[in-house]
Amino acid sequence: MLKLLLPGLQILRQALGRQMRLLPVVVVFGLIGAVLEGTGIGLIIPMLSIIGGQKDQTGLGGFSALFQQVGSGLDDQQRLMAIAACILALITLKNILAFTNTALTNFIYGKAGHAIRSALADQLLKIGYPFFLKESPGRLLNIISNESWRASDAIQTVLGAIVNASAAIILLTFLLLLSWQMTFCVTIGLILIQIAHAVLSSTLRMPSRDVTSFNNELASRMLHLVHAGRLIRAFGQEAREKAIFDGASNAVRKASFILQTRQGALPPLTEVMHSALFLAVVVSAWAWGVSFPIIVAFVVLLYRLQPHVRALQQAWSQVLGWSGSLEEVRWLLDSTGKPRPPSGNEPAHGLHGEIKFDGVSFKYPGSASRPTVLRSASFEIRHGRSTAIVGRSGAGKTTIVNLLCRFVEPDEGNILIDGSLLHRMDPAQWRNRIALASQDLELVDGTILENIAYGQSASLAEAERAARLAEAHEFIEKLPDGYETIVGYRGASLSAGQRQRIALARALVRDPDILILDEATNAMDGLSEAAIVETLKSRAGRRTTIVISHHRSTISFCDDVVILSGGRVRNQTSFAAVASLSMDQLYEHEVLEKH
Ligand SMILES: Nc1ncnc2c1ncn2[C@@H]1O[C@H](COP(=O)(O)OP(=O)(O)OP(=O)(O)O)[C@@H](O)[C@H]1O
Repeated sequence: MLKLLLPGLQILRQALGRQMRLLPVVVVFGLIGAVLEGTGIGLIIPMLSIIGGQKDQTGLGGFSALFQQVGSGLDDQQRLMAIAACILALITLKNILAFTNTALTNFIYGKAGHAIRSALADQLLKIGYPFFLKESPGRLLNIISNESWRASDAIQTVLGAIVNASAAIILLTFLLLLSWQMTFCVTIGLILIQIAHAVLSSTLRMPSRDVTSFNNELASRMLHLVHAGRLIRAFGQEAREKAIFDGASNAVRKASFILQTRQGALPPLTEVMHSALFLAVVVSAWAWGVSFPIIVAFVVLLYRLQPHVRALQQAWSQVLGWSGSLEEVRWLLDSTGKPRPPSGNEPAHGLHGEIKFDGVSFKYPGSASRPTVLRSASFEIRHGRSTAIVGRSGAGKTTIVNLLCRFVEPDEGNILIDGSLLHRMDPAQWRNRIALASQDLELVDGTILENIAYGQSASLAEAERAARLAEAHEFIEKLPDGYETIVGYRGASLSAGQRQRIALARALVRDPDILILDEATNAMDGLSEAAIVETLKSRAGRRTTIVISHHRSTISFCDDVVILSGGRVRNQTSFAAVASLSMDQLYEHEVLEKH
């Protein structure tokens, strides 16, 4: 039984933490409720004896005789009334306990659901960035939005199963006390039914996994429809996309139908088996000459036991039906084999001398045949200067930024900050020294002010100052709500150039030691860009700037240039030495120089 509920219990333990101490309360309430129920049913024995005029108590021994003595000093009418009142009181008390248990399990269920979602969010925030480079966003979305709810439902089912198991144990004990022979037969029958149920339930695992995997695919298609709305319309792909989406949705429907049909077949089958057992016990009891009140009490107890046993079996098949969901949630929560976040506890004091890439090689995680993106790259970025990193598309420029921000770590070689190893530094402290404005860093769905002050406690005045430096203040002021304008999902209500200016203001408001601009101004008009270049020049000597761009004008203010080609650093020189060259000449220049 425990093995059956194991997936749910494991997640329950993980999700609940300190709330686990409430579980014994649920069990105790369940047990007391069942004792009350069993006692109430036991009181039927003297009740029926009075109604049937059986003053003679022969044949009733042990436990049954105990019930027969209830109110024995009273006359029949008073006794009948007293027993009826007792039964009603017991039923009332039992139902109060049942309600309390329902409230308690709902509370635990809510806490568990919240704890699972919170643990998933925590894991997504803590996990090493390379994880996001290889995992499908659709799968992750499906786990958070779909499977986590099923995992919470499984937990509720497990809680219900605990209550039902407690009740079943107590009711079986009452049965045992009434007649061990009949209880023996019932237990054998229940075990046989359970075996049949377990065999049938085991066929649920595969369809459950199918449902989960088709749900992952469907979530990916949903994400695609949301993100690629413009692309789909621009290329007239509505019909094709609709067909693909419908295919994914239909696959979920089919897999769910198979799972639900198999699950749905189990309760009727077990009901038939339970009824057969029930009737067999009644007929056998009559054949063994068991007294009428005991048969009635036994049958009522058995009748009350059935829903608990059936609920337990249903819990079994439900948890198995959710096994795919539980596996997905467990997979995401389990840190084994997943990229670890960057570590290190040496303080990051900022940059005073130079950043040195020393023989750095790097491949993105994925298949073994993935290409090497950086090969023994060695170069320096000096404090207080502006360094351009240039190279053809795919040369590895953004990868250098990823390494510098410790989103990924070198496979070989070292990055040194003023001679200290970057990978030993506290990553949070180090990132605090950096501000990144990149074409890939989206805006958050909030106001312009919230976007500029993101991660900072910047005042409106500070945000305005940064916006002026980023050439954004003028257009923001013209918006009806100014700095309070909502930018929409990923800044959808702004132009690409406006988004870039806000992203630049967000980086500048931190007044970072190291400012990294990765294609951060490529959507801006020439005048805005020229003004921003002037802003960046004013940081010279005080702060370090790294600029990645394919535009000659953007890197025109730089002091140094690092030229990349095919993942190798082919040249590092002062910008003055190559100032007369166009970008294409710059790329070719280094290749020619090498030959
Ligand atoms: N997440 C990733 N997984 C696998 N390979 C990647 C990933 N990101 C980049 N690459 C590969 O790494 C190489 C370098 O990419 P990178 O983004 O650093 O180039 P880049 O010089 O910045 O190019 P661009 O000028 O086009 O932005 C490319 O060949 C690219 O295909």
